[in-house]
Amino acid sequence: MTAETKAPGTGTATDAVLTVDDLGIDVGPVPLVEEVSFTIGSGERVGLIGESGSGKSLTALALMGLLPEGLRATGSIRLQAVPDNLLRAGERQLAKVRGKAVSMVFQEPMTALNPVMRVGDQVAEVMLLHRTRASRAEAAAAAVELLDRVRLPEPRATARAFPHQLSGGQRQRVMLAIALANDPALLICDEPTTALDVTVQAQMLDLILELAAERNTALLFITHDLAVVATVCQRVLVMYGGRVVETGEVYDVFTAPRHRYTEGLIAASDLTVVDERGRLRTIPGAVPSGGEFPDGCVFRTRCPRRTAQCERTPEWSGTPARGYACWHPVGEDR
Ligand SMILES: Nc1ncnc2c1ncn2[C@@H]1O[C@H](COP(=O)(O)OP(=O)(O)OP(=O)(O)O)[C@@H](O)[C@H]1O
Repeated sequence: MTAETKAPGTGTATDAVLTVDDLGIDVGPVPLVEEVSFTIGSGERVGLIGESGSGKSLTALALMGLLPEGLRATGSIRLQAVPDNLLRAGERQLAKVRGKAVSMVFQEPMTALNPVMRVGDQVAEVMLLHRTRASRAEAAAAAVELLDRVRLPEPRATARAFPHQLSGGQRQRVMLAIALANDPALLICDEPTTALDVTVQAQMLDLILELAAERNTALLFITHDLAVVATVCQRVLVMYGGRVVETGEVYDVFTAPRHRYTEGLIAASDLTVVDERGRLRTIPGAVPSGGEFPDGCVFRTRCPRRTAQCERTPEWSGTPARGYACWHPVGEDR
């Protein structure tokens, strides 16, 4: 099997920041991930969904060269900046890639942060490690700037804090600052908002979207939450039993899933999607009350664009737990 060479809405393989070709991961004779192939274009936002145990995290860890001991990976993983197959790279080469060409934000920042190091130093350290800042003083100043950029309050004081002195949402912002410290071409987010409460979750998603767009960072976004995929991603990969069973633009996959597993996933979610004519296609629960859908609009539980139109349709808020609803002409925000 070969990797996709061109996906809708993305560039060609030549501007792909990531090309995964026939990735397999096994433990002894047991395959855990099989025949996974995909590309991610520069600045593209791709969702990775699927039930627990379907192989999402292992795929992400393989991209970082962080597979647990005892697991074997086959196939190839290539990053734009590093033409060699990452699966064959040694630890020294991987250390140069991690945090520089590709970074990752995990679900639980407490386990990823060093508990006995001030958070400002942790941000500065990754800059010094990859020599994107020449001196310790320069890196420290850049770290405070970045903490400000991820909207941490009083960034100078926060830089001197230890992880346990921050809230869960604040720690996740620190993780994001560390992940973006060296402007990676690809940011992998593995359930980055699952442990956060709903309001903080929404702010974090906004921040990831904003900072990724600013830097043209490509995103691989792993989540159980289809509404999050609809908010964040342009394209989605659906994993089931260690394989990618479906891939396509988010709108196409959510409105017309081709694989039975995807169909079930959507039916079981409270995702709300409206087809080109404004008819509801997949809405178990979460039906907006009142108001007509204009032709060619997408109804979303959260809106990535926040145009004037979204603000004017608060009465369509069908899922208060997930924020507000809004609409856009189809295709406008893909
Ligand atoms: N270190 C390991 N050794 C053996 N099997 C493992 C190991 N890590 C994961 N697995 C198995 O590999 C499969 C895929 O796991 P993975 O963590 O990638 O799933 P996932 O889709 O990310 O699930 P979740 O959404 O719960 O995080 C599972 O069956 C899991 O039990």
